[in-house]
Amino acid sequence: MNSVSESFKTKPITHLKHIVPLDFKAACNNLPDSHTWNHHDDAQPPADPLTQQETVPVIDIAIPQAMTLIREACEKWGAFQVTNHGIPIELLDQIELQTKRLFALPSEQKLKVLRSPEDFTGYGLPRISNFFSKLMWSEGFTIMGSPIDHARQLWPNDHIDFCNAMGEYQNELRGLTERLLRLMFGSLGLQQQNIGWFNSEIESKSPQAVLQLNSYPVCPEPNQAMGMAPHTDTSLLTLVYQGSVSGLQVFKENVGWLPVEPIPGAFMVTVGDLMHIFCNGRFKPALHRALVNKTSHRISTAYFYGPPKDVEISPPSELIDRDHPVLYRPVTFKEYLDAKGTHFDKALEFIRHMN
Ligand SMILES: O=C(O)CCC(=O)C(=O)O
Ligand SMILES: [Fe+2]
Repeated sequence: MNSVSESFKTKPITHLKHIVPLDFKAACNNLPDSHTWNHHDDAQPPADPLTQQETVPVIDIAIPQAMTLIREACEKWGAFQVTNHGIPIELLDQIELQTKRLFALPSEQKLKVLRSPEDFTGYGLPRISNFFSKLMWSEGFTIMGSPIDHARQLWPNDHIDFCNAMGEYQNELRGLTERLLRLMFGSLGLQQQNIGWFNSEIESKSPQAVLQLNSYPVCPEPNQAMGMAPHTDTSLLTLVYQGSVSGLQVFKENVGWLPVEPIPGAFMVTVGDLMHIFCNGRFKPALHRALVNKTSHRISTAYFYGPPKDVEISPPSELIDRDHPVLYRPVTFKEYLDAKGTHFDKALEFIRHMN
């Protein structure tokens, strides 16, 4: 078992009655109280559309300036959309189809692979549900490695296409994530051969990656619902594919929530907490959320890439000097997941050095 799953064994979702997603098909002409959010209480308001023209940068990864643009985007936004990345659109279409096929299954069928409080993979609520008193208008399916055991339960005679598509997708996503990481490290003047955990070929030192499929059913009252509540990702880097239905938003300091409009075939890249720790605060983690709508079922996939399980993440010497003292104490992925599981949006503060 790996550290991500171990960590969730020790920090299970506590309110058991909330581990089963709503049967969205059988529901709902009205939003149940359990899913009604008071948006007027939001600490962060949406950006004023009349005065704000800012958008998350869109970067063609194949142009010579990509490295500089990525650095700027990671410093200012902690996020950007990446295009021209080489992952075939046919594969993305196939992933969208297989994801819709999974969530279209009857509720009883999906519950056969329900993610129990001790588990990390399978069907269930967004993991962050634990930290909010209201429930989100979404359901998810989490994959680590091969999904074959769960896929067999979902489709006893017809799971091969799903498994093949998800396997190929994970390989492509890993390749793209590592290409982006090389550009990011290069943009900070880091020699990647000096980053031991990034180069290791040893199995026990391979990166920890999780593929999350998200489904946001059509919602009767989208203005009072929340698809995925505001959060930063725990990963080093996350790649989100959101198909063609909008809903993803990023929070920009002094501006507010800004939509990330879907671009065909593009991935949204977000800096996670562990990257922020590793680069000693140079890149910031992106606070993001997903809204729902009344007319279109939205699906997304999020690929979370983290360091090998037992590696302590701390900034390389190139990023430490008198003006940039070390901000956080060294942490392994598992230690940080534990901190996040307890302190959620205060986890970074919890590991911060008191300089
Ligand atoms: O659905 C989306 O666009 C975002 C999903 C997300 O942020 C997540 O799964 O962590
Ligand atoms: Fe996220």
